[in-house]
Amino acid sequence: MLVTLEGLDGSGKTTVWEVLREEFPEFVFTREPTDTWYGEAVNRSVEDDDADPLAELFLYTADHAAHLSETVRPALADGKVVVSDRYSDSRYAYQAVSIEGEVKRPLEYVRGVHQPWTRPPDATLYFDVDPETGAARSGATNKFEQAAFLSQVQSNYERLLSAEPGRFVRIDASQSPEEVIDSAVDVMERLLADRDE
Ligand SMILES: Nc1ncnc2c1ncn2[C@@H]1O[C@H](COP(=O)(O)OP(=O)(O)OP(=O)(O)O)[C@@H](O)[C@H]1O
Ligand SMILES: Cc1cn([C@H]2C[C@H](O)[C@@H](COP(=O)(O)O)O2)c(=O)[nH]c1=O
Repeated sequence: MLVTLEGLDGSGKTTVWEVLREEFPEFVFTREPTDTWYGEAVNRSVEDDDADPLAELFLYTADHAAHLSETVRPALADGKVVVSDRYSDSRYAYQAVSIEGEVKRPLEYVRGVHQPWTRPPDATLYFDVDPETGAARSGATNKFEQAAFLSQVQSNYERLLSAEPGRFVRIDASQSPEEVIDSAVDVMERLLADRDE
């Protein structure tokens, strides 16, 4: 089973991911951007305000392809539960904003690039926080961590949630860290129980 954590910058995904890692040591915990050289290339691009948006989309996509073949697919083939801090929905939500004007229907375009070869998540925990809170918590240190940008990203996430209500579980990420963690652990336990039914 592949479970992904999604949401705006500063929504608290990594905080939850770290706690889940302690609660469920038998799972495989991973993330995008990855810790490989592909992920390093992505991180260089994130820090470059003038990075070409289409080139950046394909850097993220290359990182995803290697993540799938080197980590996600082997772990799933071994019967493991995989929990990824960000995954393909981050591209659909973020790069559909950054490539606006470069292609028609950017969200559908980014999905179309992935569709033939990606492995969709079985469940996605969406950490729902408003763009201002997300930007403030993240420190607004790069081009993505800006409330105006995150507001457009949030609209794309909402489109994704509406399109697949059965896959997404919305978690109110404006709650205290303890409450958000409790909600996420409850959801994980429910997903495991449903899987074992
Ligand atoms: N529920 C919460 N309430 C208040 N602050 C929080 C909460 N969850 C996390 N934080 C704080 O907000 C900051 C960002 O949290 P975190 O790194 O977990 O978010 P993230 O969604 O992984 O962000 P990014 O996508 O930018 O990496 C951290 O300083 C963290 O301690
Ligand atoms: C995977 C992915 C990430 N992003 C953005 C979101 C963040 O601003 C940065 C780095 O991610 P992190 O969780 O803060 O480490 O990259 C993106 O735009 N598209 C993606 O596919």
